[in-house]
Amino acid sequence: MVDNSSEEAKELGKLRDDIDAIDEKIGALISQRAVCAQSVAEVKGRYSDGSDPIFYRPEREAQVLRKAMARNQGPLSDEEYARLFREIMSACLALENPIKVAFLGPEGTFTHEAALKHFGASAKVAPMTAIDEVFREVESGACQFGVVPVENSTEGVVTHTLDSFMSSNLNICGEVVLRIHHNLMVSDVTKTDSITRIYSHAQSLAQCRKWLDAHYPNAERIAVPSNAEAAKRMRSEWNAAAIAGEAAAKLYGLTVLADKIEDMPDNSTRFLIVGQQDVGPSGHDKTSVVIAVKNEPGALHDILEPFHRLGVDLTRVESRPSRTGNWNYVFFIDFDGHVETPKVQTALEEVSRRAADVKILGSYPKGVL
Ligand SMILES: O=C(O)C(=O)C[C@]1(C(=O)O)C=C[C@@H](O)C=C1
Repeated sequence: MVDNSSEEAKELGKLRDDIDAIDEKIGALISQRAVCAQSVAEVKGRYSDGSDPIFYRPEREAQVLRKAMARNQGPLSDEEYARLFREIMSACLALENPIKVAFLGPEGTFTHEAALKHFGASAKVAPMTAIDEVFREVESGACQFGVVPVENSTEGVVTHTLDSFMSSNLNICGEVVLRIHHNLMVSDVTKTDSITRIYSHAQSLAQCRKWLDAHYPNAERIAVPSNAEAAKRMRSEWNAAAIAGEAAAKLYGLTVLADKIEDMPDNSTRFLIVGQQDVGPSGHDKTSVVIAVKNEPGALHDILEPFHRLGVDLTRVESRPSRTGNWNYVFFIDFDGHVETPKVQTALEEVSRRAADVKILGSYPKGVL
């Protein structure tokens, strides 16, 4: 056999020298960018007129990420490429002013993953035990932003989140969509040929029903409050497994026995970012409103008509029982466009004349990553 190891070492050595030289340039540019972000913070502070400067700018972040994707030449995918800029911005924002983000916990849930995907690893994230706790934490100012799930492509709307908006004055400041991949995971004490119990959140068990029927028809399926809780709980049981996301496997030191076991390959969940801040237009925005209709025939049609006539694209209409008793239902409506644009303003003025009540939940950039 020919010994190629010295040839390999030579070639690798040359390529690694190239990488070192490139890293040096990237490093210098990152430092230069960070200094620029510090100057941005100084300018924001100088012009804030005594009020707290607004450091986090979701509309600008969306533009930076979109520009990064547009200029990507490969071989990295647009998403991978933009994710690197996501982290650079996250670190720059932390230098300006570290932000604290509440999310529906515990750690290792998909909401945790969504929070990190949206804010990057430099944000301080705090797990909460319930959706209303996330809202309260942001309302009180203990955290500047919150992340909550709002709809899943397989299981539908998260009613708890929509209902929380009825009693809250928080705005929607952003959205993030996460592809949900489920994994069957075990610990180092699990006897993998003797799995008789599988823990997960009820929604995840439902999203993997066909796979479980095919592979573990006789295992007991046990619903627990979250996937992360499932991962934590099965660790000491030799005959148990859990279904959860990759983050939970990493966090609890588990081994993935089977990945991507969800029945629908494009299974995804949309999360909302809630906060006290109004967000300016980014160029590709969405607006969410909640509309109480009058309790009379044709009321919903009357509400939707101006959107249609003015060419405002509705992306979601969801009805929820009203809590006030003055009318039967409220409608959560999402549409394309920012509330500061004339077309959206005209549509909302017309709708306001026809509705019992209109509450604007926020305009925000469409999810980029
Ligand atoms: O442009 C700004 O306002 C900045 O603060 C800079 C920056 C960035 O790093 O690009 C950082 C944080 C903001 O959320 C948006 C962008």
